[in-house]
Amino acid sequence: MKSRDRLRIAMQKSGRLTEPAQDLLARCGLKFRQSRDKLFCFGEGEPVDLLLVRDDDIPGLIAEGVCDLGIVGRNVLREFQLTNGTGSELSELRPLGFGHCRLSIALPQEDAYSEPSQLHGQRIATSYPGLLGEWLRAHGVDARVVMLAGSVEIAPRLGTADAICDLVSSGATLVANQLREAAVVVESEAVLAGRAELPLDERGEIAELLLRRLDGVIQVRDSRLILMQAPRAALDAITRLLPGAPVPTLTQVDGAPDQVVLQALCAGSVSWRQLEDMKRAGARDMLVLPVEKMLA
Ligand SMILES: Nc1ncnc2c1ncn2[C@@H]1O[C@H](COP(=O)(O)OP(=O)(O)OP(=O)(O)O)[C@@H](O)[C@H]1O
Ligand SMILES: O=P(O)(O)OC[C@H]1O[C@H](OP(=O)(O)OP(=O)(O)O)[C@H](O)[C@@H]1O
Ligand SMILES: [Mg+2]
Repeated sequence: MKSRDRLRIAMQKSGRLTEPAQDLLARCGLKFRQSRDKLFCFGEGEPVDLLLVRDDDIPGLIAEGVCDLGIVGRNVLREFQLTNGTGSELSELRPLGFGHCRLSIALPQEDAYSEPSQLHGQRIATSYPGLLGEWLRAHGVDARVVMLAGSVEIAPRLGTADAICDLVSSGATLVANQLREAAVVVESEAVLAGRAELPLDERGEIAELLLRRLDGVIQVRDSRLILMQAPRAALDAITRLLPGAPVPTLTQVDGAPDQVVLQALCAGSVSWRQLEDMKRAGARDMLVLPVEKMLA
């Protein structure tokens, strides 16, 4: 394979992960020129290019060295790792916090479910034979895996399977097909996939830079700055209520020695209920602000 000096990232061309993945890369400061075929986007500024493909192809493209990194569902990455010889060379570098769903086993609504052994001898339809096979082995279940590329939910009604193993998010598709969720096989979200070892050349350095920016972007996205005034006596109680247990910074209030201004960087969002609890503990003039950039 010809060596490259530019990093190449694969992402889904058109689907659930496309927009959030584009947004994440833009937040990392990457800009791309759209080419006419829209399958290859040349990166402006940083030496990072984008390849737009079917999500199923992303792990294989990384394993073959066509791309260095990819944004793909954990379900797709792990299935590849289990079913391809080259899969062990790949790893999940970062969870990305979007595209949340789960791969679950579901049964017809009228079938009660209590334990995995119930699935002995059953035919289970899925597009994820690797992940389902692993779960069945781990639970000592001897079932028949029926491979289907799509429309898995219809298999029990057609009589081609007794149960299914497919992606679930809201559960609406299961309900529409008179199925009930029985067991979760994998909790999934979009991840950054790459080779376990980053390339040792310039591409490795660019990848490291990108990972650092990505960590910053994820931390900022999941952080809120909270500001409030509080009596010193209430500080312990209020600090315990701050999401993510941050260490707050305190500022003395002129002319009011028993009062402080508290500032803290909270992990995750701050709910109305948490604010009301803090108010009851003595806080006032509370402000919750999004964070735009952060550099330690
Ligand atoms: N209902 C859902 N809610 C949230 N995330 C989901 C849902 N279904 C799938 N996902 C996640 O989004 C990924 C992409 O889903 P999508 O339906 O866009 O893929 P696809 O139809 O296989 O697209 P492609 O044309 O690229 O093969 C899945 O692999 C999974 O990780
Ligand atoms: O639990 P829910 O919120 O109903 O989501 C689950 C459904 O979403 C996905 O299909 P999608 O809508 O992407 O259709 P496709 O697989 O035909 O592309 C998945 O394959 C399930 O069928
Ligand atoms: Mg696909």
